[in-house]
Amino acid sequence: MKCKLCDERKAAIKRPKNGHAVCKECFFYVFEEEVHHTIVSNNLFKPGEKVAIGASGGKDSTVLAHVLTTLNKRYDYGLDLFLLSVDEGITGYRDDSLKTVELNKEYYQLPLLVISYEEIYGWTMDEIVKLVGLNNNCTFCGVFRRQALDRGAYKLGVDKITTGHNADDIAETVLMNILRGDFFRLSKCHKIITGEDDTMPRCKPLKYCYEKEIVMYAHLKKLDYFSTECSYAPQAYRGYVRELLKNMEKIRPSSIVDIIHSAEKMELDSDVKIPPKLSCTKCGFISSNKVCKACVLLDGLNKGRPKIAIGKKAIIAYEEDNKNQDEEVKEPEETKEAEETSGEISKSF
Ligand SMILES: Nc1ncnc2c1ncn2[C@@H]1O[C@H](COP(=O)(O)OP(=O)(O)OP(=O)(O)O)[C@@H](O)[C@H]1O
Repeated sequence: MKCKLCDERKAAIKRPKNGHAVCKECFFYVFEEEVHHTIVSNNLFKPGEKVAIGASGGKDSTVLAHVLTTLNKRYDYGLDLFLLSVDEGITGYRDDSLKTVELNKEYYQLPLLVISYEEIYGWTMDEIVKLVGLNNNCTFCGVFRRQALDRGAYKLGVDKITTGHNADDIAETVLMNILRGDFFRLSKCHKIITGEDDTMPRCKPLKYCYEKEIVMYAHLKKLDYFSTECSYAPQAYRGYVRELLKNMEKIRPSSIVDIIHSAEKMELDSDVKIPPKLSCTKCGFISSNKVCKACVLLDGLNKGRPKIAIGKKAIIAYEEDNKNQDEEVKEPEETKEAEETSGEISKSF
């Protein structure tokens, strides 16, 4: 069968997104052009901007680094690209995936900054898991990673962070927020760019790319990426939603993008409570409480009572515990801000 696009070469693959039979060359081109269209139609970048690529060494961020480097040259975006990696301190997982990022640094000739939980918080995830066990560790990891990426971005002096979140990740998060009735997060989680007004902006150029096509692109281009799942991530709730989505995709491939489009058309009812945007009185990063989630979690760890720091009443418990130490509270630093999130929804940052 001939390629549906060029009508010359033999078709080599069937696109998971629309079922079109295409040759390898046309697949690469059309995949990159679709990302270019997403970037241009959403005004993701301005010429001269410094942009950090959140690089985990996984397939998504590796494809993101490859495609952004390609498009930056092809269309003369004028971007100054950097790789930014967070080392969570997970032996046998992040140390190995960071080796892949090192390879990409050489291959794409991009500056790389690695920032670790150990240097920021004084804890590695290996140590945290020893203390809290497997069930709640994702909460710590998600909250800390979000802030670590922001800290790294400020250190690099970039204008924004891009992450490799794909269409499947976003559709999953939309469904999770619907199933949980979390209307506020539902109204934000599908957005291609967040934090424009008040924090380090983040954008997701692969927002409309199907995970299957990302894997196909990485595989056919022979990109170096790390494919092992995190050993500490049970992700039970997300796992169920992912399976539901995969089953829906089998019957109707457009389900993934349809869910995203539906979320884009939803409007937040005026009676939905919007969390305030404050500056954490301890570290100065953005918070919806006096003290941000990262500081509350860290306090719990340092006091050997991490479980108290997790639940909904954690902030109240923290304030009770620290009410005599108010005078020790630091003034917020001006530029550092990070929005708090829970580990379970870390894919939605
Ligand atoms: N340790 C990290 N350092 C830098 N960026 C990260 C890190 N972990 C996640 N990210 C960013 O967040 C995005 C989504 O996170 P997710 O948990 O899906 O990553 P992953 O599955 O480890 O790897 P990938 O998504 O790159 O295949 C990544 O594509 C990447 O841009």
